[in-house]
Amino acid sequence: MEVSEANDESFGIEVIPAEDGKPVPCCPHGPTLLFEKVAKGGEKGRRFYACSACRDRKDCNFFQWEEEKVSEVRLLAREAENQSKRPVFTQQENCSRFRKFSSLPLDEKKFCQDCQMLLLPGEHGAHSSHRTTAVSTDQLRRPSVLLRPLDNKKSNAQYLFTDRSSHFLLDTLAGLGYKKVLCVGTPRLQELIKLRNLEQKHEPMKSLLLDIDFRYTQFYSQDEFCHYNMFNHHFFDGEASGAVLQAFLTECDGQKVVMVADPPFGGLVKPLASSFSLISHTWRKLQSSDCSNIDIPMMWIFPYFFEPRILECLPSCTMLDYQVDYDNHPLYKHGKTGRKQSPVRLFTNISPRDVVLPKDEGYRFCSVCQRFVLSLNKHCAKCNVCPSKDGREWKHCSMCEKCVKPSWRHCQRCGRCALPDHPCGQGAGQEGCFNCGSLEHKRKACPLKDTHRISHRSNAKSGGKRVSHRPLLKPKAKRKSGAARRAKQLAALSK
Ligand SMILES: C[S@@+](CC[C@H](N)C(=O)[O-])C[C@H]1O[C@@H](n2cnc3c(N)ncnc32)[C@H](O)[C@@H]1O
Ligand SMILES: [Zn+2]
Ligand SMILES: [Zn+2]
Ligand SMILES: [Zn+2]
Ligand SMILES: [Zn+2]
Ligand SMILES: [Zn+2]
Ligand SMILES: [Zn+2]
Repeated sequence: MEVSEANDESFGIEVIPAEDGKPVPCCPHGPTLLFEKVAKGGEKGRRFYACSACRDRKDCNFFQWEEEKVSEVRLLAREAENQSKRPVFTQQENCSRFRKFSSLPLDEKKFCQDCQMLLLPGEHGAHSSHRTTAVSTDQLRRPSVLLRPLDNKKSNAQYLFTDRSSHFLLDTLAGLGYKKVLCVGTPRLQELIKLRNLEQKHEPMKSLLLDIDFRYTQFYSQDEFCHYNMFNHHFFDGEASGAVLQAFLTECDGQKVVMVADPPFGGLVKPLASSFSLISHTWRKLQSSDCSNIDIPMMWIFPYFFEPRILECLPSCTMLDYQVDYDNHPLYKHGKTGRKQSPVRLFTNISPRDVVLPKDEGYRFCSVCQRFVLSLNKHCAKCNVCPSKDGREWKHCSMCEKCVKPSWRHCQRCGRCALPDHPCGQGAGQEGCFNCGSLEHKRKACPLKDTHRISHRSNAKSGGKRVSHRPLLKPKAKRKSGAARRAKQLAALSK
């Protein structure tokens, strides 16, 4: 299926599952992942360790061949480097800073925009040449508005939910009776939960945020935030955070837990699925009744073209038609300036018929599929599904015996449906290339494929040659802006 190629693993770099008990080198982001380059024809390449979280070597340049022997001196230097990247304040220190900050008079409450930190009175002088702003009580409750969203397109672009989407998520989860929400990479959801509790109009809900963005430690207590890497299930504060997660996942007094994750879109699906499975495993062990086959209820928010890969890793999930949108994403938001239809969806193991999608936004219930779908997603009697993935009305092709995008036509010569201007007879190009956006070829055949990867200058063994490391959403040079390129990709997808 073409859409399954819309993931990093198919670029030709695969993540190799860790061997039990084999030590794994660590970068500042915790244990690294083992990658293997797969050449054309399935030939296996050399394996190497690289950072799980960063896709740009500017952010983390860790590189080590699998079989490489690392000297004691280098190991010590690496350890020192990892230590030096730790946050300045511990979480405990941050909690006490927050308490002090909260009790300050309004005119002394300042936030440094340059350093992205709350300042205590004794620190104002040191930041006097920086841009600082006053912080109201309301702003203190909305850190996702106060903090500048991380905008590193390659590793960690922080796309924040619109009110529409965050309220929908919270209303849905509350309606389903969940009392505790494990927010994995969803700071705005955690914020909304806390704000709503203050209103005292609803039954209170608990939330725990797991996120790699440690700026949030400034605003939350130890049992509300853990500094966490979702690509390797690494807690930066070790066992203490592990204990916080365990306590949160324990369902006392019938307080049902649900997990909501919104990982960076360029993320590797397999490592994410494996972290979520580990969270599920922890939850399952804490259940009093026998849940040996059951996973923690979850919602994984990700673009629809990852559906095959996600379902391969988590077969109990279903993709829902709900379109998640973001305040600060140029393409993935509602309204005039953005792309009208966001490609981001909910993948969930909660029964789809229980997740009621809003009628006033154009969703309806399909009684055959037993799930809510977009009105344009008409049930096809021949395929016996509501087939549309992108929100448009798909049409059935009797020759292909499946439903296809509305813009595709059946091509006799190719023996399948394709865009009218597809490169006929070449057996490629129907959805364009995910690497460069061209409609002329598929990503596997992309001439720019290798230049679009991060290259790492490895040491000794590579003889100074640049080594291709991880696929990038963006190539290194001569590129359009991320947004322009994504627009092109999406345009290719939606044809
Ligand atoms: C696409 S944004 C989702 C934000 C969400 N829509 C919200 O409004 O709350 C991705 C989130 O995951 C976090 N993140 C990125 N990389 C991460 C990693 N390796 N481990 C844990 N969290 C990560 C980011 O800090 C960010 O909060
Ligand atoms: Zn790293
Ligand atoms: Zn400053
Ligand atoms: Zn249907
Ligand atoms: Zn059909
Ligand atoms: Zn056809
Ligand atoms: Zn053709």
